[in-house]
Amino acid sequence: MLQLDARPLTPEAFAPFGDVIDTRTSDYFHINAGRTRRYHDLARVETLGEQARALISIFVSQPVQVPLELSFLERHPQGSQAFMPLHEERFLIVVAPPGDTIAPEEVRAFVTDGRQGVNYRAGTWHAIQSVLGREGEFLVVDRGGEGNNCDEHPIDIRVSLPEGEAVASTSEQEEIP
Ligand SMILES: NC(=O)N[C@@H](O)C(=O)O
Ligand code: NI
Repeated sequence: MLQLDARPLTPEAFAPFGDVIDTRTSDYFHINAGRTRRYHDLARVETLGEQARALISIFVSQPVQVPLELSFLERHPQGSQAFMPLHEERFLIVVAPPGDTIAPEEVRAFVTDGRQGVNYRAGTWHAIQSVLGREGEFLVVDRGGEGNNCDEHPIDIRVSLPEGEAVASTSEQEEIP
């Protein structure tokens, strides 16, 4: 069993796996007569293969228990997959770099702060959506089209949060019961 402590998510640490979607760490420019800041092109949407197209969906997920026990990671070889919380939900992220196998020493676990979303680049191994504390609602942008776009790789992982870490969003901290 691979044991991991989730670390706070940062764009730098997540760079090998994809993009962090966060206005606080992104540039913008003004549009709409100055009324709107456009945080432009925050993540690369990849849609590969036959009949490929971008999908916009909403996932409503029940919260996971912590420590989070995983028996596999998955990847989408033909496209990226982005998750953006709609109500500052925090979630756990477990990732490994693209490749046909997963090296346990390359697996990383992160926890978001409620204001962050992520975009897994095509082929990045990841845990399925794992929201913390309460039911979560996420905008999801990923790839539709022909052919298989989801591979699973067995690996046993237990993910903990740092001692005393709250699971709710930054705006409504609550301790783990
Ligand atoms: N299956 C599905 O659409 N979701 C997963 O890919 C996931 O990463 O949650
Ligand atoms: Ni996925």
